[in-house]
Amino acid sequence: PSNPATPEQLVDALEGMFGRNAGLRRAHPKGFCAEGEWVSTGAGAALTTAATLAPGVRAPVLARFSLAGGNPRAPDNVDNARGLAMRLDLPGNESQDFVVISAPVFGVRTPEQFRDNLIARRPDPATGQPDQARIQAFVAANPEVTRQAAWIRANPPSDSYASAPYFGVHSFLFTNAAGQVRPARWSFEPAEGRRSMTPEDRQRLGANFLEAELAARLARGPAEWRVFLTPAQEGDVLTDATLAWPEDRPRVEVARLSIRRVAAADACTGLMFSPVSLPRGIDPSEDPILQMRTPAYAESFSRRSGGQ
Ligand code: HEM
Repeated sequence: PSNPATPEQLVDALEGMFGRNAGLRRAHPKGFCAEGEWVSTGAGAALTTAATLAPGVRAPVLARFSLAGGNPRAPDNVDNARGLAMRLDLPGNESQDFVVISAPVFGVRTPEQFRDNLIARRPDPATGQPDQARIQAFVAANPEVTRQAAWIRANPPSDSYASAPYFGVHSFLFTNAAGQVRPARWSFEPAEGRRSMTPEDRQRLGANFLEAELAARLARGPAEWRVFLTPAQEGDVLTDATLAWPEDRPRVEVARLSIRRVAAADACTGLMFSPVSLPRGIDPSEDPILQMRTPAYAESFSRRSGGQ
């Protein structure tokens, strides 16, 4: 790109849109932590030697549920992606982070689009209103940025963090014992089924129900997800997180995720989840968004831990 984005610019663009919310994550600030367990099925061992998918592996999980965007008071009942970040403590002193969302695609294809999209949508300081002509010009020049919103309109957000699917969005590279490398994508399907909010649910549930709902839900029993890997096939694009692969791709059920209880309010404050914190046997793809995420998260983490 002619004007390559830096991690600082991406975090500045978030602050320009949502304000500088001292001490909070510059994206997904509204959220809370929970604990649970990951149990591997063993079926993923053909794809990778990673400890995450070895037969019989059980790993403690620290998770954080959140709302996308940068508004700490974002309403739970409007069209938006939900987020799930997790750290798995694996055998052999390894760990794996997942940082996933409830849509199968991301909102932008490149770090430059991430920056320029936020700048285009920033409200005019004089009027407090966004410049619709500027937004339309940006969208016309960057048609990929409409895909995530279109998917969410067709698949409204869930009525619980436990009834949402979550998606890795990027391809990762999986290496097996024979040394074969295959790209694949992660997905998490709620064991109780996907449930979107109806218009009546949005009214009844209001703007702040998700955290209390999950706590009440967990008091009745664990919230569980079936975890899948979908290997890429010939012709699948590996570097564009705004493009989903065809729905009929065969997938392998590799684990079960069980969330058991809400954690202490400050359990994740001093933590930064990173989508490229991976065990041996899994590597990041060349997806330019995946490559840029951890530097941007580190910039946000350093600002929020430094009192900004
Ligand atoms: C270049 C693209 C992206 C940028 C610049 C970006 C930026 C950020 C930042 C600054 C944070 C706060 C980090 C912290 O302070 O710890 C964050 C958190 C998060 N992001 Fe992204 N992000 C990007 C792409 C994505 C994608 C593709 C996904 C999902 C597929 C995603 C899901 C999340 C989630 C779930 C969190 C919350 C993490 C937590 O609970 O600690 N982001 N992002």
